[in-house]
Amino acid sequence: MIELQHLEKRFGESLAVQDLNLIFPDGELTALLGPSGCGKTTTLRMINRLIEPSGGRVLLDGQDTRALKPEALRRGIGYVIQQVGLFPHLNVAQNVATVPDLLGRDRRATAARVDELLDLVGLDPDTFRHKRPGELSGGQAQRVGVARALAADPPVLLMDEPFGALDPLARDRLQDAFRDIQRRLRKTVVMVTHDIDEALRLGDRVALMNAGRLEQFGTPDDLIHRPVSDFVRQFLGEDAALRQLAGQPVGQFMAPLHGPGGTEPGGTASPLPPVAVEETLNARSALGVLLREGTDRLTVTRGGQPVGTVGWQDLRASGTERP
Ligand SMILES: Nc1ncnc2c1ncn2[C@@H]1O[C@H](COP(=O)(O)OP(=O)(O)OP(=O)(O)O)[C@@H](O)[C@H]1O
Repeated sequence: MIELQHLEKRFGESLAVQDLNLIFPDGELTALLGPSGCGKTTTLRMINRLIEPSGGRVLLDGQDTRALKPEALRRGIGYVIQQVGLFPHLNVAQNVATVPDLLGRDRRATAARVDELLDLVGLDPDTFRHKRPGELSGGQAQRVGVARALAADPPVLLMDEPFGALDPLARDRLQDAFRDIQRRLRKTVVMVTHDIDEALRLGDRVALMNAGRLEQFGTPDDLIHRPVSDFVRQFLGEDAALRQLAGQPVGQFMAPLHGPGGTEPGGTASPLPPVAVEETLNARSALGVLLREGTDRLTVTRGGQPVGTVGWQDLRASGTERP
C-alpha cells in the first residue's frame, strides 16, 4: 500500500502539489487524472523519489520512503514512461532483462521469464527476442516497456502516460492487453493520464487532481454518479456514463439465454435478434450498433455461438448503478 500524507512540492514560489492525502490500495490500479499542469507527474515522481517532496511524506507498506536509498527504492518499483526509454544498442530480450540482470538473478531463469513476459504483453518471443528497439513500431516498443517494468516482478508499478504516444487503435489494443495483465497479476499500479476514457476504463479508482490538490478520489462510478464538485462534473463532461460503457464488454450487460438451443430470456421460443455482436465488444460500440441498425435488441455471441441478448434497457441500467 502506498500512502501519501500531506505531500507537497514547491518549485520556487509556486506549489505544484499541496497537502495531498491519498491511499493507493494494494492490487488496484489508481488513475491519477487531471488537466495539464495539475501536478500528476510531480506526484508520481515523488513516490519513487525521482522528485524529492518539499513537505509531507510517502509511506510504502508503512515505511517512510525517506528511510530507503533512492536506488534501492526504485529497483523495487516498476516505472513506465511514454518515451519508453529502451536501450537502442540492446535487443528486446536484453532490454527486458535489464533489472533482473542488475539484481544478479540467475541467467537461465531470467531468459525464461523474458519469454514469459513477451508472451504476456502479446509479442511472440521467437519473433521479437532478438530485434533492436529501432525495428519496433511504437506500440511494440511500449509493450516491451511494460514487459521490462514487470521483469523484476515489482509489487508496485508507476506509469506516466504509458499509452499516450500511440495512435488510437494501438492504444486501445495495448490498454486491453494491460487490463488483462493487471487482472492476472494484481499489481499496485499508479497511472498518470489526462485521458478521461483511459482513467475510467482502466482505473479501479480515480484520483482527480486540480491545481495541485485532490479534487475527488473514488471509483469511476463515484466520479460519474456522485461528483463532489462542479469541477468534477465539468471535467468528466456530460457523456461520462457513455464513456464508462466504453470500458466494459457488452457481455457484462446481456440477459443470458436459458436453453442451449437458444431461447429468449423468459423461456419463450421467439427467434433471436438477427444482428449479433461478440460478447467482448465494448458496450459503447454495441450501443452504436443498436443505433445504426435501428433495432432494439442484439444477439450476443461467444465464439460465434449465441449466449444472450442485449437491448437499450440493459445498457441504460448500467448508466445508473451496477452491483
Ligand atoms: N522542474 C520544475 N521546475 C519548475 N516547475 C515545475 C517543474 N516541474 C513541474 N513544474 C510545474 O509544476 C506544475 C505541475 O507539473 P506536472 O508536470 O506535475 O503536471 P502534470 O499534471 O503532470 O501535467 P501534464 O499533464 O501536462 O504532464 C506545473 O505548473 C509545472 O509547470
